[in-house]
Amino acid sequence: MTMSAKISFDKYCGTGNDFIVLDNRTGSFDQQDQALWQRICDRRFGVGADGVLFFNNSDEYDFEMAYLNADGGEVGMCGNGARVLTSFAKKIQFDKTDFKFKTRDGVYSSSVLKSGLIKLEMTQLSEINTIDVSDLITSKDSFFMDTGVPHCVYFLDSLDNIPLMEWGAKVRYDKRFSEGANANFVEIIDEGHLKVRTYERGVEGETLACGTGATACAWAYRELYKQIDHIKIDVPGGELEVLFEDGKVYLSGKVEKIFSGVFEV
Ligand SMILES: N[C@H](CCC[C@H](N)C(=O)O)C(=O)O
Repeated sequence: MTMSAKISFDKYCGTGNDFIVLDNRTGSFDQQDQALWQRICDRRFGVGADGVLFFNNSDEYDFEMAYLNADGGEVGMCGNGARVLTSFAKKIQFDKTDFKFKTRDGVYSSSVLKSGLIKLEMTQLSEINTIDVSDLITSKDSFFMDTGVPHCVYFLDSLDNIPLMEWGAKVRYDKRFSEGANANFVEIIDEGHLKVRTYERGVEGETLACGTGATACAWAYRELYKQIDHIKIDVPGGELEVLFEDGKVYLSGKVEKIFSGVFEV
């Protein structure tokens, strides 16, 4: 744990997925201090968040993003987090609407739309249905893909009353995933309109939205049901949209700054 310190942060929300955002352009924060970041994410003893986003300098791109889950562990990508950092970048010194940034998982592009929504090009899509995950949860259909982080997708008739924590943990900790995986449960509301609930690795519980998860669900829907290019996704935190255009995949949705604060450790 870092010696006593005052940490200035911004609290943001990407469609209900909430984050601590740190301007780390001076490189003053120790991203490896897992105990510290776990503490700040604690919803009782800390500020409370699903994860921590570091806005780092980059020589080649507009910025570099590092992401830690609420457990303080670093993972390669966070779709809603990348949308949040895009909004943050626009607010601090960038009179731009289009950004290019580096993550541990690869280079991404994002835009601030006239509507105020933030649109992210999902560039690191892989492992498309390479693992059979159907044995873990009884469902109509199942799918696996890596959208920057690993996601299992299960199509169900209804998301009401499902034992999400039990099912989510069963998937998340299954031994076929050496570093775990996220679990997404999907109800088809209508053609091109899904309802999704997600159990997130590293949060170890349901989040109100999961950007990479929503993208995996939209991809699975197009593969298994209907090749629709514009997919609306209702999540507990609001609405996300996944667009398939000219061979690219885009995730868009709302981003809000909630407050700025100082965390004293
Ligand atoms: N918990 C995820 C990372 C964050 C994903 C999610 N918050 C998103 O918006 O993509 C994992 O450990 O794979």
